[in-house]
Amino acid sequence: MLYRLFSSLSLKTPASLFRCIVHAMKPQVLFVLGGPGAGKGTQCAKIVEKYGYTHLSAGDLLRAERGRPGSQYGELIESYIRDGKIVPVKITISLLERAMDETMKENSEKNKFLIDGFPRNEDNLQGWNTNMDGKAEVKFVLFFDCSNEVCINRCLERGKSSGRSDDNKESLEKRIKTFLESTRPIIEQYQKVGKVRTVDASKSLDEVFAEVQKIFDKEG
Ligand SMILES: Nc1ncnc2c1ncn2[C@@H]1O[C@H](COP(=O)(O)OP(=O)(O)OP(=O)(O)O)[C@@H](O)[C@H]1O
Ligand SMILES: O=c1ccn([C@@H]2O[C@H](COP(=O)(O)O)[C@@H](O)[C@H]2O)c(=O)[nH]1
Repeated sequence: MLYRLFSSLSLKTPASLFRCIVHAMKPQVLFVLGGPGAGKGTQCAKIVEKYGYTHLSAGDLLRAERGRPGSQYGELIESYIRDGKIVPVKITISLLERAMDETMKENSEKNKFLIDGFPRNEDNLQGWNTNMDGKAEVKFVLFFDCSNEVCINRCLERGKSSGRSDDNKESLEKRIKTFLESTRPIIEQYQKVGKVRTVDASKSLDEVFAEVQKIFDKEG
């Protein structure tokens, strides 16, 4: 009887249905990359609202871990953030994995994730591949492309009220350098396999979101 039901769903065997369900529930991930202040967080909030993704900012997760009483990594994270350096992946990946697990434990249908600000370098990418291979599917990289000058000005403006220890000129020079030297090559790797969707992030907030919507209406 069950077999007849599976057949009526045009699935050959219960095993193939099982595989289908597992695939549907496997986390579907979009990596969101771009320079500091390119507008990743701002646009992610709009994507969440319209397309029902869960937004996980690697930077926010690290800042929360930095502030967690008793965290053994608090001081290390703060020094890396202030210097615009990239925190060792074992810390970041454990925070991301836990956040994904918690989201899906709460509601197993919430399997679409925007992972914002990760992977930022080769160590991050290798850590992701080692830990998440087979556990999550990376659909594409959403790349917010913006000049260094615009990025810096936006962060300096944000720094007037953000309280972030890295929204200042000295940290920003280091963050831009890290982005150009370590993160751009990761974007280029994904570009080579046709997995990058680029948005001109220098435009106004609404214009950027209009470009984002074109991408998501087609393949989000
Ligand atoms: N299209 C835009 N035009 C003008 N200002 C913008 C635009 N998008 C975002 N901003 C502003 O620029 C600042 C940085 O935006 P946001 O925090 O989204 O960037 P981000 O890429 O997430 O930065 P970071 O990587 O440093 O966390 C914010 O103050 C935001 O309000
Ligand atoms: O995967 C990550 C993400 C972030 N960091 C560190 O945090 C800051 C701030 O990140 P934002 O994305 O701008 O919030 C970043 O400059 C890194 O120092 C990281 O190490 N790894």
